[in-house]
Amino acid sequence: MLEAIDLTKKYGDFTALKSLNLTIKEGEIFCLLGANGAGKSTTINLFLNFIDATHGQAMINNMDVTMHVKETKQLLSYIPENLMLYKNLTGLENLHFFCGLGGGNQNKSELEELLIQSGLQKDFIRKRVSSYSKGMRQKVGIALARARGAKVLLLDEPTSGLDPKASNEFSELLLHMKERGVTTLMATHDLFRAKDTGTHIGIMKEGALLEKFESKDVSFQDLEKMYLKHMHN
Ligand SMILES: Nc1ncnc2c1ncn2[C@@H]1O[C@H](COP(=O)(O)OP(=O)(O)OP(=O)(O)O)[C@@H](O)[C@H]1O
Repeated sequence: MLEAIDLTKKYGDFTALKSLNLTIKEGEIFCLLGANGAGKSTTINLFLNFIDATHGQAMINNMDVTMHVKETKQLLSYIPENLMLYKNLTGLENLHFFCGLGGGNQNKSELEELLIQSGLQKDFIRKRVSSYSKGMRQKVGIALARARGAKVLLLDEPTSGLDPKASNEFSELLLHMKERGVTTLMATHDLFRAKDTGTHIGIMKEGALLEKFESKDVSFQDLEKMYLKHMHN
């Protein structure tokens, strides 16, 4: 579903992403770990076609994102660390607005149901987003991904700053999306969530993917040791 082929990004002489080769199959949740500046956001931004690769390809469903812009955009939903929503509109109004922009035709009661399924408390649905916690805003992001029928989720540190309960709820939503065949690439600093939620984990450093493995094959303690060993070398 997602494939990076020799994907490289340079800024002048500096290489932010070094020849990344990675395949993420349908229904997998791939968590990218790595220190600040490791190249996680660069990888996600290349799949989003927000930035141009210096070399190589980012493919979604066998389509190069730079050559099939519309088709690949239709397949994906992006949730950054801080989702941009209109603060003076309610969660429901935001969802209605952004779905409309994407050509969606769901009515408000269908969208309300999606917000409830995405875990937003009923009494907040018609409150302004300015009163929402970060976890609630992320739930609107998940509802939007569901409304758009996204097949791919690109997440850049979506749980950073969430309390453990909100973070756990977000993980539950990702697992629910996985059951529906949604493929996820998530950049995170949260080793626990990566182990708990990810099907696969990659460790990046200085633009290179050093390791990738299935999360079921490592204990949390081993993951932490492996991560720290790489960061200290
Ligand atoms: N526009 C740019 N010009 C020059 N260098 C850049 C630019 N954007 C990113 N970089 C550099 O590329 C490297 C990788 O950045 P990236 O944002 O991908 O890291 P990251 O792993 O997502 O880090 P973080 O955990 O802090 O979000 C960093 O050294 C960063 O400074």
